[in-house]
Amino acid sequence: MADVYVAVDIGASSGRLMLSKLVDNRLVIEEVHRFKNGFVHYQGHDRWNIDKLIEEILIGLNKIKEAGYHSVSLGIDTWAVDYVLVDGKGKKLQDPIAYRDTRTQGSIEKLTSDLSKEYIYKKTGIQFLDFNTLYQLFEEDRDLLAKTDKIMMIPDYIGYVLTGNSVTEVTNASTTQMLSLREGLFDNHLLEKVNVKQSQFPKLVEAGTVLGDLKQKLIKKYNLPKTEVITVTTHDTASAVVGTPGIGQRWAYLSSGTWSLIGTELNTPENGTKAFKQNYTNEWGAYGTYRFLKNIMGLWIIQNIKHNLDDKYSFAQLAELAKKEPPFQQLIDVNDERFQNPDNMIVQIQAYCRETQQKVPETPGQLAMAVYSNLSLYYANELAILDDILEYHIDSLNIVGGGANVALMNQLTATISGVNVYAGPSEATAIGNIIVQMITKGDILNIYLARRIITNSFEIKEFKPENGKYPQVLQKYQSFLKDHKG
Ligand SMILES: Nc1ncnc2c1ncn2[C@@H]1O[C@H](COP(=O)(O)OP(=O)(O)O)[C@@H](O)[C@H]1O
Ligand SMILES: C[C@H](O)[C@H](O)[C@@H](O)C(=O)COP(=O)(O)O
Ligand SMILES: [Mg+2]
Repeated sequence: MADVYVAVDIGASSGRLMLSKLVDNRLVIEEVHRFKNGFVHYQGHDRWNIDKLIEEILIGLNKIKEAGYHSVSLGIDTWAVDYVLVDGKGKKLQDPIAYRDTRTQGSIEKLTSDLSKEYIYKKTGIQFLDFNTLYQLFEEDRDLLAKTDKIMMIPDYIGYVLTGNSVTEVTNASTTQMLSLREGLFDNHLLEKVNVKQSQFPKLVEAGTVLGDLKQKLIKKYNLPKTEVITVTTHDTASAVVGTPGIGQRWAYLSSGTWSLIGTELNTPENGTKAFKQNYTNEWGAYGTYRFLKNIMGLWIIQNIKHNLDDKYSFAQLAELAKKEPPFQQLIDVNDERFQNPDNMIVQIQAYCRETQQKVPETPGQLAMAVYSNLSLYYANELAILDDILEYHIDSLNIVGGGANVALMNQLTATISGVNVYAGPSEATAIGNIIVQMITKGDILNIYLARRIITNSFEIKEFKPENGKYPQVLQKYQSFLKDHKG
């Protein structure tokens, strides 16, 4: 029986260790350690310093031991698609390349020149993003692949370093766009396409599987608590969905962090023609569910603007400055690939507005409001698309992640979409990670009861549509997108 549960949640911009326990059937959560994350360009590619991330985890675990906890349960979740190549001695062959690296630009067209997108989508149900693992392996250094004993997804690799045991957890495995919906295995045809063998992946496991104990040598060297590692929903977005309160009859979620992931939870995949044409994905979720969602560029854009302004403003200050500006002064396709990894985001946004003969945002407040208001338009448009694909009306949107703190964006989204927005918890990813551990250990019976506990444990703000405000702006945006799809 663990004294306490610990979630390691590492997103693209930040990582954190959250400590949690159940007290009178409420979830109490405390941030123990937070650290920055981000890729750096070296040895020819944008890469993640994964050794540093593991060191941060050990620092966080030491803090937990110093706080008097001697036995913990631990779960690890991170961003998707990226992987570590490991040799026969269990050593990584290189620091992992980041999904925003330019090596996969144009790879979808190359790989699908003799393998149709329809075939791949029917098999996997996964959205076409050029950084999916399938295209990364297609472009991978052949010599390195030849030396590779195991291909480990990022969170699985971290679990391997901590315990010596390796698995491939299915929620993250599905983001590779190589996992067959029907067989529940990596599709042999797709593996052949990228010269990889089934045996090069550790065995596939469901979320909620016990991985093993933290290595004794690490416990001794860093003065750590006795730790049992559980393989949770290791794709952070899958954990975020578990940690979503799920308020509403037919609810959708928006995991609002570096990425915005908008969608709903299905019990069977939806990989029909409409979903294919709208590039919706069926990433695997917890407990046999599917995360029917779409990736939207998200607060990555704000993160870059903040950086371009030499980090003079906090995120909260940028949101405050935005509130002083009118919304919808310009229309921007936030998913235009020019925003995926530009040298300077402000320059890119201003160039976009000039090229589309629109008002150019100049001040930090104007830039932030341009992003927030166009994100809210994009979300509202996607909710309408979801209604059309699923053939029922989504009546509420649960916004979780750091973006849940942006009240003006929550309100604009409610008003433009016409659905109630429920914002919070901002740490839903870590909460979902913890929930899967607690269900595995029998402390919580199932996800339905867990979501009731979440609703009763955290502040969730409601934003109702302001009817009649900004009439026709969504329709204007929808025709703008048709004319300017980037
Ligand atoms: N108080 C705040 N006010 C405005 N924005 C915020 C606030 N807190 C977090 N954010 C937004 O949330 C984002 C981080 O969300 P988070 O879910 O932690 O991202 P990730 O998991 O991708 O690292 C930041 O980039 C920022 O835009
Ligand atoms: C590339 C994936 O779509 C990406 O990993 C996304 O699912 C994700 O990780 C979102 O998490 P953030 O916390 O980084 O926004
Ligand atoms: Mg996150």
